Amino acid sequence: MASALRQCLRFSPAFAGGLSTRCLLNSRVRRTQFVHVGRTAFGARDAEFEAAKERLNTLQEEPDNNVKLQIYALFKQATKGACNTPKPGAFDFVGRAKWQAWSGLGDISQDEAQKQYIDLINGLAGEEAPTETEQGGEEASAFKEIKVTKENKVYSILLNRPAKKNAITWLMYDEIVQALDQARMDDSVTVAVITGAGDYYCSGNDLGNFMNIDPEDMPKMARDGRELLRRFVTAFIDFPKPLIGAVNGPAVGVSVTVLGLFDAVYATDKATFNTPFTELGQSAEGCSSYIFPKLMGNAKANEMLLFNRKVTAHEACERGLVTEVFPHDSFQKEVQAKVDYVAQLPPQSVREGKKLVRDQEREQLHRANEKECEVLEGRWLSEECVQAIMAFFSKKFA
Ligand SMILES: CCCCCC/C=C/C(=O)SCCNC(=O)CCNC(=O)[C@H](O)C(C)(C)COP(=O)(O)OP(=O)(O)OC[C@H]1O[C@@H](n2cnc3c(N)ncnc32)[C@H](O)[C@@H]1OP(=O)(O)O
Repeated sequence: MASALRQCLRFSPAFAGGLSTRCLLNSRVRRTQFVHVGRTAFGARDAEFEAAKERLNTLQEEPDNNVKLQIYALFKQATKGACNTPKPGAFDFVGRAKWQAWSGLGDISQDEAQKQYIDLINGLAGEEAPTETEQGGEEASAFKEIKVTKENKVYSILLNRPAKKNAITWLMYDEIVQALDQARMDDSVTVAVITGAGDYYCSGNDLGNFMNIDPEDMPKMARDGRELLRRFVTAFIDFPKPLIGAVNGPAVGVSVTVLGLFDAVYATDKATFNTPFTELGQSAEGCSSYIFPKLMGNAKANEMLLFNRKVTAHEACERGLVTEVFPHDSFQKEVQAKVDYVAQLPPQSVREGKKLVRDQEREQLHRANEKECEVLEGRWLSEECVQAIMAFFSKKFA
């Protein structure tokens, strides 16, 4: 995991346009060039630009990859002008994403790019300034991309990247595993709940997880991803207390498949369930290759896992993936009542009951998880997968 994270963070210096020593050294040269190419002499805007570069170094939160791409592109446009370099090859993911971001700015002027760069960095710095509520509040979770709360024996995990539809980053996989572990070990917790912030439950794996890798590091990325996914799914298979999914909106990919390992899944009628694995050149995970056919039969499972059929909440309920569907307006209240009921049941009795059920198929589940992760490792290195992920990001930066 640590190395996976390092790979992720390695993305940042090149994108920051001011973080790496090389960039800092180069910036002096570029500034001289500005004067010679006839831009205004080093003035107020340039000072603001330099200050923004410095401010970027002081951000507490690593901006996500899309924002880094924007920062990179604006920096290049501001310092070099419009993109005039050849498009990197298909396997140079990083180079291509950067090229696409830069060339996507078209021929906006260097002045305009400088202004947008300054606004963007100042915006990020402003977002980090603590508000009064945050300063005085007691939400002091050590987690960055999920939020956990504990109240009346209920441990709640909120997937908390609403601007990205709660897509799961490398860090978030790890945080969810840690949170489940906390909930497991805390004797005062009798039930755990997972839900999403904003209008989505979760948009599945963050496709940016595959974006920041040099081609020669791809095999290692795939190995690390395999191990992280194996650990993530294992945490669900072996979670010993009742685990409830509160699916507050659409769910995609791995966030759908692991629902088969929950003890109850409540969905709003606005939720949809989509596992577009083959569209992404990938394959089933979360033990869904074992659980989905068992729940809904091969024909319906294949329709979801192989042919990417997005199902409604009511269809998911008919297929046995969802326990009950509630109208969106009363969803929170209805789920709260269900969770409160489970929370006050005799905890040992519930745990023993869960263990009896899970032990019937625990070994098969672990085997399915191992096998799925092995196959996915190969998929991530395939041309089909590379092309599908490039297509997602090409659309974004088009
Ligand atoms: C350790 C690794 C384990 C991997 C396990 C294998 C897992 C497999 C899967 O989960 S496969 C499923 C992967 N997910 C997707 O393919 C979904 C991709 N996203 C979308 O199709 C759409 O974003 C959407 C349908 C979820 C929502 O569409 P829309 O309502 O039009 O919103 P936006 O597209 O504008 O999204 C807002 C914002 O969020 C970013 N985003 C959303 N989902 C993802 C994602 N999965 N990965 C990365 N980024 C995502 C999107 O790009 C927008 O960002 P922007 O505002 O443009 O910066």
